[in-house]
Amino acid sequence: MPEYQQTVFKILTLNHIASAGLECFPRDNYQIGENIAQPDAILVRSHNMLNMDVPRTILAIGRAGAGTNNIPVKAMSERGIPVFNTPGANANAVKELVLAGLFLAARNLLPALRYVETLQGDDDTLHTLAEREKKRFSGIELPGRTLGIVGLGEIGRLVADAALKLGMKVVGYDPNITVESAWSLSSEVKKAQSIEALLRASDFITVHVPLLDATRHLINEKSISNMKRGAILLNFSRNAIVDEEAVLAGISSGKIKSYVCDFPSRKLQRHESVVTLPHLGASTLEAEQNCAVMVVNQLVDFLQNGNITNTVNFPNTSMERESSYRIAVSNENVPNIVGQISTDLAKAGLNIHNMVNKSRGEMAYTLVDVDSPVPLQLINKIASISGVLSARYVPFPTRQVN
Ligand SMILES: NC(=O)c1ccc[n+]([C@@H]2O[C@H](COP(=O)([O-])OP(=O)(O)OC[C@H]3O[C@@H](n4cnc5c(N)ncnc54)[C@H](O)[C@@H]3O)[C@@H](O)[C@H]2O)c1
Ligand SMILES: O=C(O)[C@H](O)COP(=O)(O)O
Repeated sequence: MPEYQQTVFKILTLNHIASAGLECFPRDNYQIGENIAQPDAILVRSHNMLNMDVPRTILAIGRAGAGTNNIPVKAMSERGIPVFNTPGANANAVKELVLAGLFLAARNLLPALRYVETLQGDDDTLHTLAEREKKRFSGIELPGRTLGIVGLGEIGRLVADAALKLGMKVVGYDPNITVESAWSLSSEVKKAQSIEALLRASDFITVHVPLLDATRHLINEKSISNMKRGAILLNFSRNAIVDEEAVLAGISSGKIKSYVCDFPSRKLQRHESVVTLPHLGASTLEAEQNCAVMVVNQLVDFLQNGNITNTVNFPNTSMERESSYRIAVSNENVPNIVGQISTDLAKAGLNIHNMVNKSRGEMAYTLVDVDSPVPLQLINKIASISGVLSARYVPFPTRQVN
């Protein structure tokens, strides 16, 4: 029988993570820092990991936030590594900034502020100039205007609700809307049959979709041609979801009145009809705390119990602890993996106490609790089954093979 020792899990942070979250790591079992060697897990926000040599020791990545386009998810899936995120934890913060964006654009606030900054002279002069020129910044009101929302997930549905409360009409498009989102939407949100239909109907358009191959340049020259003349476009998702060149051309032709986004670029910088913010959507005290607490709790449950909640590449899989001896297996979603695991356990004389196997697309995940300690050789044998991506012993209380 192998010997065991208490594990200290090592967590590498690639961004600043709110202390409210870091405090959720059980103090004695975790070492956390930005210079940790051979980490067991990585905690990240928007740090670009795409060209990083991700340490071979890691078991999981935790994204304190929603978007995971900065993480090499496919490569991690091939290694059997779950990539966690925090659905909804920063959605209210983004919703509030989208509302600010609607008001900024509707009332021409940025050009107005820029104008005031240029004024010179005494108070009387400033007053005279302001009264004379204010007609240049006259805006529109929101009630009765139509807001088109592309993507009705955690953020899109909150924006829909807030826009209705402001008296706007709301039309939404999301071909993959979840049942939960659909239930949470007001019946006043009209369903667009296509993105083109949404663009044709909307005075304001806001996009709330993840950056994927399928959503790259979702807003492009062709889609802009479907917009109403003078539409206002908001992008708080990712810069690459919108083709900037096409938007600038749309502004020049008068098709787009203004573009409000959370992603600066050289082309957009200082453009009089563009508002760019420095990726502020999730930068509130509350959102940073929510995301950090949520992701740390998910990571701890994974590292100590093998349970998976909220990843972008694995099925949610959890099992109550009824035995101290647990095996966690990531595998390709192909036939007979569970059969081979069971056979190996039986040959080793181990009785299965409880078991769960879940799949999601090409990935599957299995938790097996057995009634007695598991020898390391058996974990290695399971890891060598064709189609198994990783196998891990997760005893309780947390211990590791010496
Ligand atoms: N600016 C910021 O700071 C900030 C903060 C949080 C999230 N985000 C970005 O916003 C994105 C959305 O966040 P969320 O929390 O709402 O995610 P979410 O996963 O809850 O919702 C995304 C929705 O988009 C839908 N969708 C996917 N492809 C689509 C398509 N082609 N057309 C229409 N709908 C489509 C999905 O079905 C889903 O309902 C994130 O992926 C991230 O990139 C930005
Ligand atoms: O996808 C997200 O959650 C947002 O873009 C927030 O990113 P941040 O955590 O780097 O602010």
